[in-house]
Amino acid sequence: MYLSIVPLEVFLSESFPYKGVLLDIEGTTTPVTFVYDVLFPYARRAMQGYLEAHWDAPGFQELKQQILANIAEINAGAAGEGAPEVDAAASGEALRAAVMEHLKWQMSKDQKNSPLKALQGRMWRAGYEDGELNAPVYADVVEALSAWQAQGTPVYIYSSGSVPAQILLFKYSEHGDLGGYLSGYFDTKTGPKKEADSYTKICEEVGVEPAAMLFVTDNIDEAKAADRAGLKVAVAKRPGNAPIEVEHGFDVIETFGPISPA
Ligand SMILES: CSCCC(=O)C(=O)COP(=O)(O)O
Ligand SMILES: [Mg+2]
Repeated sequence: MYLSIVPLEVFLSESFPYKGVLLDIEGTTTPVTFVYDVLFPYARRAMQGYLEAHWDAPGFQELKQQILANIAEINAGAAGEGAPEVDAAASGEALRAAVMEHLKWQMSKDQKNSPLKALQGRMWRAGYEDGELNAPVYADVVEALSAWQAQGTPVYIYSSGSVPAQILLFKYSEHGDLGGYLSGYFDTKTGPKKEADSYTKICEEVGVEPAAMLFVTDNIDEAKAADRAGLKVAVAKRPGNAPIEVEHGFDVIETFGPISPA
């Protein structure tokens, strides 16, 4: 592994050559507490009503099959240790109830499975649109987004949350609609966040050389994967983030000040 470390003082200079910025959400642009103490409890409360209302709806059938297939895959492997059983031969209320218990179990393990994340995003939509949910984004992030836009540097999001959930979070932020600052969104449908190939795909899709893309995340395994793909990397250290207990050599930033052109 090579570390594409950019000395912090270079971040401070306006000559820092990045041509694009890729941002994680939880623990980076937004406090982890919003996801664990607000979004996840909201999804747990809303899940039974949402599944009852949509279980047989045409627009839910594709996602329902993805959820069922993902549950079967989880329960067939090591990730399913301790998971509730789901009898695929069951139907109606019995199957729906078993699926709900498994989805809540996945959330209790903070599993980032794409079907779960897609369902969460659908449930959160109602909360954002009726005003119950309002997403915190750090003020230093908003300042940096504005400066990057003024500088012509595109900013993209790469999060385990589904793309619709990402769009909603920045649209319904505590600072108002921040969507105008963002040029694109990527979720785990592009690929796992701990695999280098996912970052290669993102850079290819947006047309930014990996070495000219700055990725910021709170997760060291994501940082290492992006580094392996040749991106510039900074690790976000925000209140409430899990401590990083391994030596890594990446620059650590407590605000976006050091990476903002402002
Ligand atoms: C897009 S808001 C919901 C975020 C979420 O569900 C999640 O797991 C965030 O993970 P991240 O990759 O942004 O750290
Ligand atoms: Mg994160």
